[in-house]
This record gives sequence, C-alpha cells and structure tokens, in this order.
Amino acid sequence: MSQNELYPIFLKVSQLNVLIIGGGNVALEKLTFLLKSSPNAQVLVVSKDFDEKLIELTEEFNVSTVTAAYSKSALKNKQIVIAATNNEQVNKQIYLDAKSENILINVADTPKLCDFYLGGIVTKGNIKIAISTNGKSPTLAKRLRQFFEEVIPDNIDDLANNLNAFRKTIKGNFQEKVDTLNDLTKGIIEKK
Ligand SMILES: C[C@@]1(CC(=O)O)C2=NC(=C\c3[nH]c(c(CCC(=O)O)c3CC(=O)O)Cc3[nH]c(c(CC(=O)O)c3CCC(=O)O)/C=C3\N/C(=C\2)[C@@H](CCC(=O)O)[C@]3(C)CC(=O)O)/[C@H]1CCC(=O)O
Ligand SMILES: NC(=O)c1ccc[n+]([C@@H]2O[C@H](COP(=O)([O-])OP(=O)(O)OC[C@H]3O[C@@H](n4cnc5c(N)ncnc54)[C@H](O)[C@@H]3O)[C@@H](O)[C@H]2O)c1
Repeated sequence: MSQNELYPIFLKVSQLNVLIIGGGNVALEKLTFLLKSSPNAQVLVVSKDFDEKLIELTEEFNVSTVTAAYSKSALKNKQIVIAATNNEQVNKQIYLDAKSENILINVADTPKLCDFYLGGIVTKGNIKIAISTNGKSPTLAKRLRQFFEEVIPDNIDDLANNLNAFRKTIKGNFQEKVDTLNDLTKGIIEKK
C-alpha cells in the first residue's frame, strides 16, 4: 500500500499574506474553503476579472482585490500563493516565479505544480481535522469531510475546554499531569 507522506501543518493565515491569482470558478472554490476554515485569513486576489460571487465573498471578509493581469511584482511580501487562472502558461510562470522567491505555491487542481495541497477540513470549535487523499481523489476528501462533519458532535469543543480547565487544576510536575490527563481520557478510545 502506498503511503501519504505529506506533512500537515496548521497555518496562522491571519498573520500571513496569501495571494490568489485568478477570479473564476476555481479561485472561488479555493477562497470559499480557505475562508470557511480561516475567516480572518489575510488574502489578496489579483485577476483580470472577477466572478460576481467571488466579489461578494471578498466584501464579506478581509480580502482585497486588484484588477490586473499577473506580473511577478504581485508576489512581493507574499508567503503563500494559489494560482487559479485559466491560462496554463500563466499558471506555470507563477509556479516558476514563486519557486525562485521561495514562496509556497499551489497551482489549483494541478498536483505536479503544488508545494502543498488544500485539504478537506472539519472544524468543531477548537478542534480541526484536515483530510488529504494525497491528491488521489478530491471527491473522496470532500465526502470524508462531510462524513466527519456529521459524526463528530458539536460539543467535542466542550471536552477540549473542560480538559484545558482541568489541566490547570492538576498539581505535580509535567509527567504527573500527563499521567493524570491520560488516565482521565483513556475511556475515549477503550473498546466496549
Ligand atoms: C479538498 C479540496 C480542498 C479545496 O479545494 O480547498 C480539493 N479539491 C476539492 C474539490 C474538488 N476538486 C475537483 C473536484 C472534481 C472532482 C474530481 O475530479 O475529483 C472536486 C470535488 C467536487 O467539487 O465535488 C477538481 C480537481 N482537483 C484536483 C484535480 C487534479 C487531480 O485530481 O489530478 C482535479 C481535477 C481537475 C480536472 O478535471 O482537470 C486537485 C486537487 N484538489 C485538491 C483539494 C488537492 C488534493 C486534496 C487531496 O489530497 O485529497 C489537489 C491535488 C490540489 C489542490 O488544488 O490543492 C476540495 C474539496 C473541499 C471540500 O468539499 O471540503
Ligand atoms: N471550473 C472547474 O470546475 C475546473 C475544474 C478542473 C479544472 N479547471 C481548470 O482550472 C482553470 C481555471 O478554471 P476556472 O473555471 O476558474 O476558469 P474561469 O474562466 O472561471 O476563471 C479564470 C480566471 O483567471 C483570470 N485570468 C486569466 N488570465 C489571467 C492573468 N494573466 N492574470 C490574472 N488573472 C487571469 C480570469 O480573469 C478569470 O477570472 C482552467 O484551466 C480550467 O480548465 C476548472
């Protein structure tokens, strides 16, 4: 069985500069899911023109837009770039420019031109689960996301908050705290 070797990290996109190039369907999908997970993400969208729904989204969130064709200067001060134009040559150029500047790049829907993939994301309060199929099937990533959204109870966040509060009340050194917390929560994974 081949293994997914991607390493997931949870980025504070409210304190990073994200650039999306393109203002069509694909840009809309990527921006929708980025903002669903991270409503305070700092995003700039540069495109020759914009889908009406994308404009609505930018007005609702902290997203700026610039109407322009892509040029390398758009990469200035950006840490993460998503290329979503309908021009393969332009997407390839964005990829090469981003690599030359050491900026993380995702050419939407084009695995071979991605440093990272966007995933299916489930958020329940403080709890977040990110799902990747290693690029094998975005449809499956979506279905798994919907499945976990359904089966994970909304009040899982209460458990996280209660454990956080309880941790502060436990006396002892680090190892004693770890032991107490593990003891308390072992029922979660014990088979009945
Ligand atoms: C998870 C999600 C996140 C997001 O977009 O934020 C996401 N794609 C989503 C939906 C989706 N995208 C597409 C369909 C149509 C059905 C289909 O073709 O399967 C559907 C399903 C639908 O819309 O129903 C088209 C598509 N996408 C990619 C390819 C190329 C290829 O597969 O080779 C093609 C074919 C293009 C073509 O035909 O040319 C590639 C990628 N899409 C990824 C992410 C990365 C892999 C994630 C992973 O590891 O699983 C990766 C590799 C790169 C990237 O873009 O980051 C989001 C679901 C969000 C949610 O619902 O929660
Ligand atoms: N729509 C889909 O569901 C889908 C699925 C799989 C793959 N794709 C592919 O993904 C790409 C994007 O698709 P889409 O549906 O978003 O296209 P689209 O036509 O809706 O949007 C393309 C956007 O790119 C912008 N653009 C074009 N050239 C530009 C440039 N030089 N600088 C800045 N912006 C530029 C356009 O102004 C437009 O806003 C296409 O290559 C398409 O074949 C689309």
